[in-house]
Amino acid sequence: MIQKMSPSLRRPSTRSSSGSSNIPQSPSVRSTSSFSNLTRNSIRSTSNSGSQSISASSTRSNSPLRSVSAKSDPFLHPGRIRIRRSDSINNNSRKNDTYTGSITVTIRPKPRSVGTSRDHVGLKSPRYSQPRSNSHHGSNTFVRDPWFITNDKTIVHEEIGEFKFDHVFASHCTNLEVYERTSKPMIDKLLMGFNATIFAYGMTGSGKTFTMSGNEQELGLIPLSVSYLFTNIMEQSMNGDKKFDVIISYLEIYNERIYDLLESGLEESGSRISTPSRLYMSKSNSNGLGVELKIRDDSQYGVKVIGLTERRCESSEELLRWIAVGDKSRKIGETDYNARSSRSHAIVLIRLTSTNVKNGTSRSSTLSLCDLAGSERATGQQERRKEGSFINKSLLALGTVISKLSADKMNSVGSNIPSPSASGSSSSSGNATNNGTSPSNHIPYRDSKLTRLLQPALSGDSIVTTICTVDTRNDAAAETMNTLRFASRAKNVALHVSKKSIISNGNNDGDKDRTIELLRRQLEEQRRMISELKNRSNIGEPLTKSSNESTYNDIKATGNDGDPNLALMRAENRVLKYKLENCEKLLDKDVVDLQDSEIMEIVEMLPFEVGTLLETKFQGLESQIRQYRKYTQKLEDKIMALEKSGHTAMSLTGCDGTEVIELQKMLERKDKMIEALQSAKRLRDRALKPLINTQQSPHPVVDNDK
Ligand SMILES: Nc1ncnc2c1ncn2[C@@H]1O[C@H](COP(=O)(O)OP(=O)(O)OP(=O)(O)O)[C@@H](O)[C@H]1O
Repeated sequence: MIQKMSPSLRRPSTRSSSGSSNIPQSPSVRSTSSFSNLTRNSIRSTSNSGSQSISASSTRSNSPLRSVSAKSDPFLHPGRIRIRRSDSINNNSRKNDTYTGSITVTIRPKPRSVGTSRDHVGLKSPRYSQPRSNSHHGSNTFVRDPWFITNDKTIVHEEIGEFKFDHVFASHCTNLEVYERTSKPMIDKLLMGFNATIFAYGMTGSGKTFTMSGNEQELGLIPLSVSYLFTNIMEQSMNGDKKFDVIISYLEIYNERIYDLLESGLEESGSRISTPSRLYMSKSNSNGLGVELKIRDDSQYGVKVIGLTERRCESSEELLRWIAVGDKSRKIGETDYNARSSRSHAIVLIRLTSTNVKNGTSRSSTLSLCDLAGSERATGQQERRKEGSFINKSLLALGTVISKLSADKMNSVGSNIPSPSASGSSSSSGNATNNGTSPSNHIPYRDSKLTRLLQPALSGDSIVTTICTVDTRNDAAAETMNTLRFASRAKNVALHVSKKSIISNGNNDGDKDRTIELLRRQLEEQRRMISELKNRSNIGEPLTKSSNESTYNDIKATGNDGDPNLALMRAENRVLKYKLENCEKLLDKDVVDLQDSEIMEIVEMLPFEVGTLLETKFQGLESQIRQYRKYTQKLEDKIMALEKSGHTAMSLTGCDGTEVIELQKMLERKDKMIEALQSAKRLRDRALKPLINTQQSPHPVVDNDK
């Protein structure tokens, strides 16, 4: 049964001709933003109710051209076109606070009527061009496409076999249909407090940017999602119980470097809400590419891009304006398959914070919208070749990460990936090939900036959906096969995601009451102790063990789950573990904040790269040495005190003394780390000494030994 199609967001044919010229030969500023021509009305018209409320004067099903190409296109779903309104996210867990499932994978074939955009130079919507009656690249030879969609979950290659996914779109589907099935449920999850990541993956020219951003005629997933998000925000803030904060950042990874796409928009309207002190601020862009940003581990977000511009937005229009600003800076160029090819991975980050006005608690969740650069074969142009090699390398790294993440499941339940050697159209589900990948604990997130940035999402901090765009023509068969292999692996990546935790802003009445009660009891206890001490000193009586014991028992009665010493040790233990984790992270991370002005001065005299590297490491090491000394001392004191007071490990823990043993092991470990850090410090001192001397004295340093 053919159900009613969704009205497309396509406007009457008002495509400007400007898009048909000016194809940049090298990375350049995108001359027209995907969103810049959208009217306020077109954004506002997208509402909660989805397709019904979007006004458009032309629908795809009504388009004569559409019906011509639809008839001749084997990528139509046989017999049905439908839009489901239900949440399509593969969520096996319906518990409110956790999501258990896998990456949701959908496939979107590019319509055959849309050739390579080199053939349609600059046409942003080649659907309006005449379909080329089954022949490729202007040749009159009839070439049959090897791919078929047999139902809305299955795509089949006539020789290789079938691939199953969460959804396979018909080639003529609209962005609105893709949005309804992929992004809208993700926005719902975002509003519930989950992080959500959507990324488009596929070969160059297969329709990633068209899907994510859309064009002048058809809105893409990003503007549709943003509009839906703000509609929801408006609805939910109506009764005044909640308030929302929306903050956008926009970055790109170009040639394996991270750039801020909103930095150049400083002069534009809107408030820059944070200007983090950036180490690299003064060393900016002699190459015209902007300032390269660094990544570091972050306890709240997993990883963080240091110094990334953040903009607070009050409306969807404002947010889309910022994206348009970013789009202008994104690197694009011409490839064999795409006249306006994205030469970088672009990631829009939208952080939503909702605050419960009544109790002051708040929760932040982040939506990441990624338009990846497309995989491609080597090309003749040197610049394109260089970019292409960076793109391919990072996509390979992503593929490897996905492959490793999926390896366990693939081994245990069988693969969706048909063996390349399999022939015939039989399904190869269950005929698993792991492509030689063996399960391994090490996931190489650090192999590329892309995988590093996606690390939190892929390691369970976010619900993830990917839209894999494919070009089903014969000459793109190898790339399409690669994309489907990637998609099949992604399907196997398990996700166990928890909602972001609620942060109490101190207004919680329950918390307040508990704190007041605790403080009151502490105060009473102290008063009692003071008066007891006064009494005893008045009558000249020494403090006896029994008085200590009574105090001890009183404290015990007031707090925790037993022995106060044990509680103290446990708390210390927790702090230590936290410090150790931080230390391990610090040794690994790229940047720390600068505090010491002397080192800052020295570092500024060094070559930039050397200076930043040294100063980062030294600062980290010094601060760690200080912290560890302090903690070691404290703990040793405590252990000594406890030993003196006659408590054995057994009596302290009440059972087997594991807490103390754990603590002692930790101390040993710390001692070793301190030694390592001190030796690194000595090295540092040696490295810096000549430099300091050179800076302090205009004369050459005299060698006293000679
Ligand atoms: N589903 C589609 N419907 C109509 N036009 C499409 C579709 N997919 C792609 N196109 C058109 O094909 C051309 C290339 O698409 P697009 O720029 O989105 O590819 P891409 O995958 O982002 O490529 P790259 O990786 O090189 O940036 C564009 O002109 C786009 O409008």
